[in-house]
Amino acid sequence: MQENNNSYKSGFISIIGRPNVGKSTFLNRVIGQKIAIMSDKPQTTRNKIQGVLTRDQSQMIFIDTPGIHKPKHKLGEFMIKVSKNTLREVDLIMFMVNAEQGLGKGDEFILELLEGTKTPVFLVVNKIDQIHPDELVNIIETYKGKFPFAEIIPISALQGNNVDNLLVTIENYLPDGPQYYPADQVTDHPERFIISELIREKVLHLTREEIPHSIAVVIDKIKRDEENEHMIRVQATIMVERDSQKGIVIGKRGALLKEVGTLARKDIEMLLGSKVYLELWVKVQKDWRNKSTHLRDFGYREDEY
Ligand SMILES: Nc1nc2c(ncn2[C@@H]2O[C@H](COP(=O)(O)OP(=O)(O)OP(=O)(O)O)[C@@H](O)[C@H]2O)c(=O)[nH]1
Repeated sequence: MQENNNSYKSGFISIIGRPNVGKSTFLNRVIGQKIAIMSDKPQTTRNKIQGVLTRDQSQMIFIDTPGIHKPKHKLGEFMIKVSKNTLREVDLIMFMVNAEQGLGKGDEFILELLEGTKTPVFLVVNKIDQIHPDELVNIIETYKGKFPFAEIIPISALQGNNVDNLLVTIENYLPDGPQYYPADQVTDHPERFIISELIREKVLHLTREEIPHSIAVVIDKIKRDEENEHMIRVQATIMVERDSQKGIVIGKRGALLKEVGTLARKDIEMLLGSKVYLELWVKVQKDWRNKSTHLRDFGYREDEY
């Protein structure tokens, strides 16, 4: 084998998979910082998030694609378009599946999307901590014939099993390339987006099943306080689709919104490393998901992918 010690490897890796397979958990483990949003509910990753892992001989730029599902409305179609565009441009695709669930309809759908892809695809079987090792062989068998995977790698993103091995294997597949980002940069995403996702996460969590994923959070303003330079003021609007949802998000005498604010503020303070004064508003905007113009307003810009 040829030794190639001098070359630096770098590339873009797209993580693709059904909602809830553990894409964000993987990214957070690898990058070691809370950049992608984790939740028990599907469809919480709405936008591209890049996590950058810089090692001695390589730089891996991970792209967390939206959870793919069959399109039910415009937002769904939009997400799929985003994902497809991403797949064409990256150096490697990690198709992540859930070992607990086996091959489902959602996976079949992704396999269809992958058909004809020239980019190498890794099958990453996640959540192996939840199954008996004997079952793993069967799960892998069900996927094997479906696509010419470049590699098949079982991991537990949550516990870390075999994640290092996965990273080394990825490194081997990357082309020679420059260090695109400074070593200390873990994400090139604007703080604005991370803040909106932190707030969204709290709303979804505290309202449990009552509020569907149709909410969006718009950051209206991030500004250093004029009187107190150690304080950053953040104003954000939570957009819901129905009046009834507005009531739920606000809660009795504003109790729920207050809790959302308290929890989100703590996370935002960690992110910005500063005291934060968070002001939250709730607004009803009917049927925003089916209006393409509104998609743009909320920051889902196709040309950025
Ligand atoms: N037991 C176990 N649970 C895991 C593992 N990886 C992720 N999870 C859990 O699975 C759930 C979903 O994980 P996420 O990382 O949010 O999934 P995702 O694929 O990013 O989901 P979307 O954002 O909806 O696309 C969370 O409750 C995680 O804690 C794993 O390796 N083992």
